[in-house]
Amino acid sequence: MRIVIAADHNGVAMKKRLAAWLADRGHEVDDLGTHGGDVVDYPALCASVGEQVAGGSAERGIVVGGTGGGEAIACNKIRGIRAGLCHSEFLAEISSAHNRSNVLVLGAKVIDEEAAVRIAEVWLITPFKGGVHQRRLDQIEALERGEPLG
Ligand SMILES: O=C(CO)[C@H](O)[C@H](O)COP(=O)(O)O
Repeated sequence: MRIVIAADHNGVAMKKRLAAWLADRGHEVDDLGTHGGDVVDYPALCASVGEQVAGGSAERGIVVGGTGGGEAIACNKIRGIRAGLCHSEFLAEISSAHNRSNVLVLGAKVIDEEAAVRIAEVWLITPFKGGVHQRRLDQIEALERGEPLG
């Protein structure tokens, strides 16, 4: 799977760990940065990840911030992106099974690197359940298009 990954200054080490783990698992990883310790603003990184995923050049995206809250908000501004902020394996499972999230957001100030790897694994292997959840995703897409819900 082609996976695009990014982090702000808070998530550089966690991003590096995740990128290495993903590559070991045979994924093609595109690391959009940031790479150093300089303070950066995360919205542009989130937009780059979101645009690649929404545009189809990457299948999934992962973004690491301090808490990840702002990153999730920013990613979800990109049409077609369903970003889930997941700080447990349970949240990752539901994010894939119910929300079909295509971007995983993590907070390096909230969880450690080993937890991040376990969460990413659950997120990647859990299939979307469809059914009632697809109906709800269709409703979210209608909201994205500015259509009123019945
Ligand atoms: O997680 C985040 C947003 O939700 C950011 O990483 C965080 O806000 C950056 O803050 P600072 O510049 O103080 O490190």
